[in-house]
Amino acid sequence: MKQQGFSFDLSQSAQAAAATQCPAPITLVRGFLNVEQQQALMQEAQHYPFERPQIRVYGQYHPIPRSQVWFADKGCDYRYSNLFIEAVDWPKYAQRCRDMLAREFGLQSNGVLVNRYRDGNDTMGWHSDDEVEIEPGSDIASLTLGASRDFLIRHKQTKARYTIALTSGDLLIMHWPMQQAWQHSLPKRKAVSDCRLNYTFRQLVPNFHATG
Ligand SMILES: O=C(O)CCC(=O)C(=O)O
Ligand SMILES: [Fe+2]
Repeated sequence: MKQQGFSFDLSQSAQAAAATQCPAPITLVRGFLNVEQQQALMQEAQHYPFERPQIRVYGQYHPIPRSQVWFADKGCDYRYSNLFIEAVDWPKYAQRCRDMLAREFGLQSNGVLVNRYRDGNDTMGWHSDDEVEIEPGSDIASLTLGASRDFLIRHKQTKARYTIALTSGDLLIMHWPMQQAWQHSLPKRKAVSDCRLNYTFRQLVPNFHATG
């Protein structure tokens, strides 16, 4: 059964992507989630087991400048920024978004990394989502809720740089092989006082980290 409000206009997506003038292989769908869907997810996220793990940078341990949780199918543990993240079972609305992405775009995912940025001081540095356990050929879908933030994309060689302001309900699909040639980041924005949530739906090779 098709859920109400869970559809969008593709021409709108094409326009939005054109508006960014970013040549990276992305699709931007403004307002992919309606207000009701955004609220349901936001409420659900109040009960997520967010963590702020320590990572080692130049020999020193620091807590990451945001908090995160990884929901995934069994066997889909993830190594991210040298952290080994064990899969937690999918909550209801995150699972619904996963189903929508599969239905609307044929975008398969078996895990979602949820990042929570308390305000404009929380960030994500330059990186590519090119971890070894990511299924070759797969796309990554990023859903934003809450505060608007600038999302930066830069080419690894040319350093050409583009900014996309992501607002609540927006969907950004990063198509294969974007991660090979491009990096992205979420810089500090001191003026932002509200919380932002971001969900990146990913397809991992199952049991990649299984031993024996
Ligand atoms: O918060 C964002 O928009 C980006 C998140 C991201 O790049 C990631 O989770 O790998
Ligand atoms: Fe990323």
